[in-house]
Amino acid sequence: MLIAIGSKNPAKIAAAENAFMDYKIDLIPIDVPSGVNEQPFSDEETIKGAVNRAQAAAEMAGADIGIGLEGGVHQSDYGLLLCNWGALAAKGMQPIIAGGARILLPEEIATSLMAGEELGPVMDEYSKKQNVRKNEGAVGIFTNEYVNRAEMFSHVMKLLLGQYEYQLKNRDRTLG
Ligand SMILES: O=P(O)(O)OP(=O)(O)OP(=O)(O)OC[C@H]1O[C@@H](n2cnc3c(O)ncnc32)[C@H](O)[C@@H]1O
Ligand SMILES: [Mg+2]
Repeated sequence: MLIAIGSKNPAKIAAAENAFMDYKIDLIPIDVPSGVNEQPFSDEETIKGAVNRAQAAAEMAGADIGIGLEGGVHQSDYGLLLCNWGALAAKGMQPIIAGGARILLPEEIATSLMAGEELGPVMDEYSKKQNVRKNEGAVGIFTNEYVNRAEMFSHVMKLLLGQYEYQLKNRDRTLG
C-alpha cells in the first residue's frame, strides 16, 4: 500500500510510521502546500491545512492514502491553546479528521504569536534550542517531555487509522 504524507518534518513522519507498524506500506514524505497561513490561528484553519496536505500528498504521489498533519493555535477564553490536527484522505471516502492533545501556551509565547511570529522560531528562541518543531515540539517543552510532538501526532495517527479501518469494515452502514 502506498501512503503519502504531506510533510518532511521528522516528528510527523515518525508518527505515521509508528501508526502503520502492522501494515506493509511504502511511506513517501512530500512537501505540499497547506493552503492556509504558515501559522494557523484556529481549529478550522488548522483542520483545513491538514485536509489540504492529505489530499495534495495523495494526488501528487498517486497514493492509496494521503496523510496531513498540521500544527496551529486556537484562541479561547483561557488563552491561546496549542492545537494539532490530522487528516487521512482515501479514494471514495470523505476526508477523515482527528485532533491532538491541547495545552495552554504561556502568555509570553501567545504575545509573540499575536504579533505575527511563527511558533517554530519562537519556541527555538524561548527554549534556547534548535529545531524544536522537528523534535520534542512545544508540547514536549511545556509538558517537561512527558509527551513529545511525535507521540502527540502518533495518537492523532491512531485516531485516523482507527476511523479509517472502522469505516472500511462498516462501509455499507456508513454509506448507507
Ligand atoms: O514542515 P511542516 O510539515 O510544515 O512542519 P512544521 O513544523 O512547520 O509544522 P506545522 O506547519 O504543522 O505547524 C504550524 C506552525 O506552528 C509551528 N509549530 C506547531 N507545533 C509546534 C510545536 O509543537 N513546536 C514548535 N513549533 C510548532 C510550526 O513550526 C509552524 O510555525
Ligand atoms: Mg509548516
